[in-house]
Amino acid sequence: MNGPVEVIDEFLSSDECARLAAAAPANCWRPSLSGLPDARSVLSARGGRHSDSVGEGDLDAAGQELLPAIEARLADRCHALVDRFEPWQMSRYRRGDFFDYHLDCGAFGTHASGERERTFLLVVQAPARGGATHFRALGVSVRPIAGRLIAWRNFLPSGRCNHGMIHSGRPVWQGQKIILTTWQHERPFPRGASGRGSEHEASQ
Ligand SMILES: O=C(O)CCC(=O)C(=O)O
Ligand SMILES: [Fe+2]
Repeated sequence: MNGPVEVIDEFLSSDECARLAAAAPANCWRPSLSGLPDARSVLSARGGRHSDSVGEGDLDAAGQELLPAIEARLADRCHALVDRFEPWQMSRYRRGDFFDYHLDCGAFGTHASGERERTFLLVVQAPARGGATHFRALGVSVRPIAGRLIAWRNFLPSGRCNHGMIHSGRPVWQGQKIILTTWQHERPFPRGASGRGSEHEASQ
C-alpha cells in the first residue's frame, strides 16, 4: 500500500516472528505506558491504553540478536535512520485490549532527541479477530498480519505534528496480538539502560 501509511508484508520471516513471539519472559510484561519518558507524566498518559509491554532489554538473547538485522532492513528498505531509534518495545494485546486514538507526536517536544518523527510497527503475532491499526482521519485500517510492517510519518512537511495521523490499535476480539515497535526521533536517541547502546556508552 502506498500513501501516508506504508505497509510491507513479510518484512519479518515466519521464523523471526516465532522467535520474537517467544522472546519475552512471562514475568517481564508490564502494563503499557504511552508516550512519555518520565514517570511524572505517565499516569495521565496511560488512560486510553490497555495492553502489556516489555522493553528490548527484557527480550531473551535469541530475540535481541534479531534486532540489528531488522534495523538494517529498515535502513535499507525504508531509509530509516536507526541511530535515532528509541529502544524497541514489544506490546501484547489480549482479548479486549486496545490502544485508543492518539498521536505518536506531541509528547517529546522538550526531549533532547525531539519528537517521534516516524513510527515502525512490526506485527509479530496476529490475533484471530480484531486488532487492526486504524487511522481515523485517513479512513485507513491495516490488519495485523504476522510479519507485516506498518510505518508512517508523524510530521507535516513544516515539521509540526500531523494531526491527520491520529490512529488506534482496535480491540482484539480473539487470540492475541504482539507487536514490536520503535519510533525514529528528530535527532539521535541514546539507548540508555534498556537498550544495546548501554554497553557502548559504558565503554566510553
Ligand atoms: O497497536 C497498534 O496497532 C497501534 C500501536 C500504536 O499506535 C503505538 O504503539 O504507538
Ligand atoms: Fe501510536
